[in-house]
Amino acid sequence: MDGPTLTDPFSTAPRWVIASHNEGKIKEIGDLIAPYGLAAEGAAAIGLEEPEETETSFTGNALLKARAAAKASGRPALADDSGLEVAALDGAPGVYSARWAGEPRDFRRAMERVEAELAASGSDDRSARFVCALALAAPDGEERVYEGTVEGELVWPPRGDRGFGYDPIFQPRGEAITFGEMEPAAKHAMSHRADAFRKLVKDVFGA
Ligand SMILES: O=P(O)(O)OP(=O)(O)OP(=O)(O)OC[C@H]1O[C@@H](n2cnc3c(O)ncnc32)[C@H](O)[C@@H]1O
Ligand SMILES: [Mg+2]
Repeated sequence: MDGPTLTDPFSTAPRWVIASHNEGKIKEIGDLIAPYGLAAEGAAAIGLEEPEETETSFTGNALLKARAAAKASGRPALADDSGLEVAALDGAPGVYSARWAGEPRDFRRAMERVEAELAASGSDDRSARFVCALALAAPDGEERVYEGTVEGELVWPPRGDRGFGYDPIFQPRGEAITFGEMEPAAKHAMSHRADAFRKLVKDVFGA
């Protein structure tokens, strides 16, 4: 393709701003980008505000967060908007996954709400998936977005204290343990975030 490409601004920048205020995500993204010689700083670490997530899609919110951080920092920014989609709840909590945990965030409460709504639905379909949209934005306005998913089933009660958010109730399809019980490396081999990241890497680094 002719015209400006994203390859240079993103693949040559030594530091990306990770446009997230979620420590669990920042750690996972740090693990994923380390092999590419990139360092990352979380948005809170450089004093950026958390923008209001006004879009109704993961890609829309990821772009909104990446743009805001690139503009405020003058550096390439990577944002992640992600969440849990429960089939029997028509995809809820979806983009509201963080908001179901209330303020301050309490994911025990969010997981209990998922289980309660599932029981109220009367459905015995426990399938769910995690979705992750990763957006890259450069200060000059260039941007790209990639989406990844992982399919699985919901378990109850929650199991494991690794990971973050809804990990203790999510068991990836074909596995016997939840993301909450998994080693970080095992989660990185199959997660929605890793799936989106593989697409980003192929595009930005050609790898
Ligand atoms: O917006 P930022 O600042 O990045 O942080 P956030 O926690 O608000 O993130 P989101 O708006 O993308 O909300 C997504 C929520 O979905 C949940 N989630 C996303 N990825 C997850 C994962 O890998 N494991 C468990 N829960 C996850 C998690 O609870 C997040 O808070
Ligand atoms: Mg958020």
